Amino acid sequence: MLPKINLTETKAYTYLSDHFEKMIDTDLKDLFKSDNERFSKFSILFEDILVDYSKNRVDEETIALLIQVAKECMLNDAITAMFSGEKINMTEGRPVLHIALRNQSNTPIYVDGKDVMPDVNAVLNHMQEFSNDVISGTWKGYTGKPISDVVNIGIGGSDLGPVMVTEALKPYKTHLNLHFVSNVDGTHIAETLKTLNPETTLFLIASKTFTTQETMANAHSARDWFLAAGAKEADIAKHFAALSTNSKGVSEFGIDTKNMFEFWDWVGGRYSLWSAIGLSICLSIGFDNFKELLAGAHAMDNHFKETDLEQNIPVILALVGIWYNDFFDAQTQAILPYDQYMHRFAAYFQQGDMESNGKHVDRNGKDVDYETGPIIWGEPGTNGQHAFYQLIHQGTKLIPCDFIAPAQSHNPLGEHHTLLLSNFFAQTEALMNGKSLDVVVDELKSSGKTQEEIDQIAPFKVFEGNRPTNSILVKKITPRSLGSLIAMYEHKIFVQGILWNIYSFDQWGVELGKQLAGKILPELRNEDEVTSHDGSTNGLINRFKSWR
Ligand SMILES: O=P(O)(O)OC[C@H]1O[C@H](O)[C@H](O)[C@@H](O)[C@@H]1O
Repeated sequence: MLPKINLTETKAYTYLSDHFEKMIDTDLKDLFKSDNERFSKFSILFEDILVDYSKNRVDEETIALLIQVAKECMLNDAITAMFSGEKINMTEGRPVLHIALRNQSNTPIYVDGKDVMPDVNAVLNHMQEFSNDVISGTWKGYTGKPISDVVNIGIGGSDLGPVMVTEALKPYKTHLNLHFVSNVDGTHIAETLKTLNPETTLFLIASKTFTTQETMANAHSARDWFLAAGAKEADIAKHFAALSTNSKGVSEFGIDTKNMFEFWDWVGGRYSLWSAIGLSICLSIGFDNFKELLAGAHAMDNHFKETDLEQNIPVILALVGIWYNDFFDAQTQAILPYDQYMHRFAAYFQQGDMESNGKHVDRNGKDVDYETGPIIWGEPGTNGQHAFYQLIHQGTKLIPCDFIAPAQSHNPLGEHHTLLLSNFFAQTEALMNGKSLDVVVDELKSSGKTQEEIDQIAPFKVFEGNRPTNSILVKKITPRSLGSLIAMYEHKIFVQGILWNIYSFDQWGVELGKQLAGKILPELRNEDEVTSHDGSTNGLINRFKSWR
């Protein structure tokens, strides 16, 4: 059972509210001036990952009080509950055990009295054998040719994780070409199939439930395309595999359950890249690298489970996030990787964070009267700098940003990486220091502007600064460090959910739209005028029918 304490009910929260009044006008620059040790006090090194949170509007008292809130919310008990397989996903009656999928130490983890590790290891062995066969060419298609292309058909958690990781780890790629089809828009599968040869294509139908409309529609279209090319039903076994918890659904679709890679209901969709859903990752980077990804995540799991809250990276990131979310009223959190390979990282954590913590009912079933999950967004640097950073620097909103960069590039091309990193360092410095009116005026004077011109233009060139950032410097993006980074964010989300007293592992909010689409679908299958909805929906549907 998870504790059910709202952070706002804790004693420390009251102290934190008073402390906030003091901190609201504190300038980051002054915090650095008054403490030479600030960087070492407010940064944590974990393996090849340095997390610097010193450019935040916090002092030692802030962190101490936030930690006190976490303790009063019984965070340690919650961590133990998750790791020991308690059914902490209460509304679905399930444990939350993505940590078991990467439990490389193989210590037993029990669900309903049964150790899950033998099953986890059996599926990993199956994934190893299968991916080795496909990569080596031992696995042959129906005309005896080896596989050249793999299409993962899945959506949400059955798509975003594999896409993000295979992109982030492209330097480790095997010879296989990976494709991902998620959208029910026929364009997605049609465009993907255009370039493919059915004799050498392997489809992975990735769906935890094996009922998701988009995935089933795309899977059927893929099968039709395969059979239309001259293949027989019996050939499907060589070209279709399923990654799912639903063996009945898989066999009804016509996939041999020998080609099914199982996982379990205690793996949340958005936490499933470590499970059989990661088969596309294994095929893309090889099983050994996939194991390294798991090992990196496991190392972060151990850090999270065993480190004191004061030095615990996911805990600190979560608390600093809460500080902005609940005291400074920051509505969003940007994730800005200075690594082109990580271009889907923010999109991945949009689901990870927003589907987990986008809740307004607490664990007591009551509406919360404080802010919960932030809006997550971001794009890689430096692209973002030329697009939306204007608002981060000079807009009216406070946007805490995570800057992530590797020290070593996989493509050390000329001076590119040095240029990239100069921007990475410059942005957080600029956001903190800003540019005062005095400096702007001096600059304008020395560029020869008249006083009148200076008066006119100067206000627009001022940067208030004092804008908070975390800098996450990684020695190199490897399977191991990426695994750790992902697990770091997963646990950050967990900690925030505990303190906000919400259930982070269900996602009822996605159901209503699905239900209504199910009702509307039959209405679109005929030409009758629709009158059963509100005026707007009726009007739109009827216009659609007349135009299609
Ligand atoms: O893997 P599936 O069962 O097909 O689910 C795919 C996705 O769809 C659902 O609507 C959920 O919102 C996601 O959490 C899930 O990852």
